[in-house]
Order: sequence, then structure tokens, then C-alpha cells
Amino acid sequence: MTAPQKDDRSAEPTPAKAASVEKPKAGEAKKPKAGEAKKPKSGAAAAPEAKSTSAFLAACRGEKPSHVPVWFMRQAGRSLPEYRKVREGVPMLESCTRPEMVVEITMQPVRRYGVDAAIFYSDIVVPLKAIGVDLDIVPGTGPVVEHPIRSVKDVEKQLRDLEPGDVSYVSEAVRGLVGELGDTPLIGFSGAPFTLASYLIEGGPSRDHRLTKELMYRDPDTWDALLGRLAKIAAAFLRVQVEAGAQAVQLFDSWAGSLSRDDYVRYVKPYAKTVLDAVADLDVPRIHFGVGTGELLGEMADAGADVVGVDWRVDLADGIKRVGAKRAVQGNLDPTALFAPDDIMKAKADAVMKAGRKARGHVFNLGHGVLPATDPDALKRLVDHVHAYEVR
Ligand SMILES: Cc1c2[nH]c(c1CCC(=O)O)Cc1[nH]c(c(CCC(=O)O)c1C)Cc1[nH]c(c(CCC(=O)O)c1C)Cc1[nH]c(c(C)c1CCC(=O)O)C2
Repeated sequence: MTAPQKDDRSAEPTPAKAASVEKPKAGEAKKPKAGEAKKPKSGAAAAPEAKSTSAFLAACRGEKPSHVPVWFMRQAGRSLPEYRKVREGVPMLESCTRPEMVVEITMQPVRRYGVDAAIFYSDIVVPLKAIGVDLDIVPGTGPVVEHPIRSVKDVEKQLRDLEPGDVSYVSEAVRGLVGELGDTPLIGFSGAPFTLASYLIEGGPSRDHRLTKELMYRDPDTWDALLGRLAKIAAAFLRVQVEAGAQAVQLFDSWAGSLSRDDYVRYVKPYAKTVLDAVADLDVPRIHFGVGTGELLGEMADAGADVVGVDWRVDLADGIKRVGAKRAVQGNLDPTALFAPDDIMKAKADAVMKAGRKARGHVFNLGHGVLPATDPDALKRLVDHVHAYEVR
């Protein structure tokens, strides 16, 4: 490993010694004993000391975490050989309905990396499949819908409310996971109405979301009916996961970045807000994320999130300003930084963490999901590096 270059690193804070970080491993997390107060470090920031044992939950809530928490979108999945082995011969959507498999796959990255949160292994189309939408996930392509939705009639025919009994395998898997995870929180998730609508209208993944926007502009009745129903389904799916024990939720509006700010505010934000408001009473941190949403960050925050995910195209310091002082941020290392030499990857991670210090709270993550070709050992080195960074 080469030494950090003087010019761009001399002003960087020195990472704390790993030994002083006391990062608990999954399943062996230390809980402070009753009455055991944490000593504030000298020079601690104004943030209150963490009430949460979990660094992840503390950062989400704007409390001071014991270390910078880290997890990765798509941490469970194709970058892991143990994932590919378990999934052999089992179609993606079927794997999501087998609680034992879901528990195993969700645990794999927690065991391997010691990340600060687990993300529930499922997919954004699982609740749609559960209410009878004819769709599948095609390897290398993504979700493909047999009868795309284009009219109010289609909405009424294909989309009904999600009942907890439709996804009993999800509740079962979440309960199993909470037992296995110990003090490592589980993040439940759902696709947001716009992103789900895009798959349902286009019939599959789309680059420009042309049909989706065409319907949005031309047919407000169908748009409102569709997004209104999807908001209810998304909220119900999040609720099922939290009621079974998930301790945070993430609303993925992955494709919202394809919208102008005006269109986002007018056609999409109200429905994202409906979902986030509908789970506010559950009192778990709500993370709101999309790709390429630099221009929308303020609006996505305003939709009601506690934490806003920032993609890597935005300088995190700017992202923090756009999100505002009331909310924490998550992100935002470029997923391809894992393919850089270690010194470059670590310098980029340091820059993210340094910027993150200005936020109300910062959860380290990538700016989008782990790429399938990523070397798991690089992810492990990144997690260790993040955990060794000094919090102030
Ligand atoms: C847009 C979206 C989808 N699914 C999801 C999103 C939102 C997140 C994002 O912005 O990436 C969410 C999702 N999908 C999956 C998870 C599991 C947990 C995790 O993040 O580790 C999560 C959180 C598993 C999955 N979902 C999928 C896989 C790969 C399928 C496989 O392993 O065979 C996994 C592990 C399939 C999927 N499902 C979807 C796509 C685009 C793909 C990839 C298609 C491909 O390249 O094969 C739809």
C-alpha cells in the first residue's frame, strides 16, 4: 500500500486506531449494561450521545454513533460466491418466498463483512407478485411484467391491497432474522410508487421511462389511481416488515432521478410522502433513496424521510446542504471505487466520511448497489477502513 499523497491528504483527519473503535461483530454486539453511561470523548460534536447501541440507528437518528456505520445496497447478492451457491437452480422470486433461504442470504454479508445493518433479501416486485401481478425477474434484465398497466381498468384488474397474509413468508423470514442478527438492525424496504409504476407501465426496465411519463402527462386519472394504489401497497409491505421486527426501512425510488424537479414535485413526491407518512407511527428511521437524484435531494427529504440516500454523482458536502440540517444522509462512494487500488479506494472513502461529519448523521454506503463483479475482499477492506475512522 502506498502512503497517502501529501497534497490531498494532509488536511485529512487521522483514522483512529482500529482497536479503539470496539466494533461489535454480528451476534456478539455489546449492549451497555443498565446504568452504564458512555463517557463523552473530548472534543465531541454537539450531537447527543447515542441512546441506541447500534451505530447505524444512532446515525439515522442524529445521535453520536460509536463509529461510522456502514452497510451496502445489494450487499446480499451476486458478488458473493456463497450467495451464488445457495441460489443455484432456484429462481430469484422463488428464493424470496423461502424463509430459510432469505435468512441465510441476508446473513451472508453480515457474517462476512461485519456491516452495521442487514438489508432484507427480497425484491421491490415481491409485493406485486404477492397480489397476483403476472411478472418475473429475468436474470440479467430485471423485472418483466406480462401485461403492462396502461389504463384505470388495468389498475383495477391487477392491483388490490396487500394483506399481511399475502406475504406471510416475509414476516416469517424477518422474525427468523431478528433472532439471528442480535443487535445488528435489519432494514426492511419497498420500492416507491414511481419506480414500481415504471416497471408496471413499461413492462420491464427502461432507459428513458418514456411510456411512464407519457401516461403521467396524458392520463392523470390512471396515474393517480396507479400511484395511489402503489403507495398503499408499499406502505403495507413496509409495515409487515417492521411489525415482524425490522428496525429501519428504506424506500427505493431508484428511477426518480429521471424526472425534472417540477415533475417530481407534481406527479411523484405526493405519493412518496404518502408512503413515508403512513409508516411514521412505527417510529423506525425511514431512508429515502434514488439514483441520479442530485437535483431532487431537497424534495426527497421534504417528502418525509429521516435519512436521505445520496448517489455518488453528487459531492456529499453539497448533498448534505441540499438535504438540510434536519435529516441524516446515507452514501455515497462510487460503486466502482471498489475496483480501484486500495489507497485510492480508501482516500475516496475518507473524503466521503470527512464530508459526512457535517451532516446531522452519516451512514456510509455506496452511491448505488454493489456491482456483481465486485471482489468481496475489497468490500471487507472497505468496511474495516470505515470502522477505523475516528468519529468526532
Ligand atoms: C430497482 C430495484 C429492483 N430491485 C431492487 C431495486 C431497488 C434498488 C436499486 O435501485 O437497485 C431492490 C432489491 N433487490 C434485491 C435486494 C436485496 C437486498 C440487497 O440490497 O442486498 C434489494 C434491496 C435483490 C436482488 N434483485 C435482483 C437480484 C439479482 C438476481 C439474481 O441474483 O439472480 C438480487 C440479488 C434482480 C433485480 N431486481 C431489480 C433489478 C433492476 C434487478 C437486477 C437485474 C439483473 O441484473 O439481473 C429491481
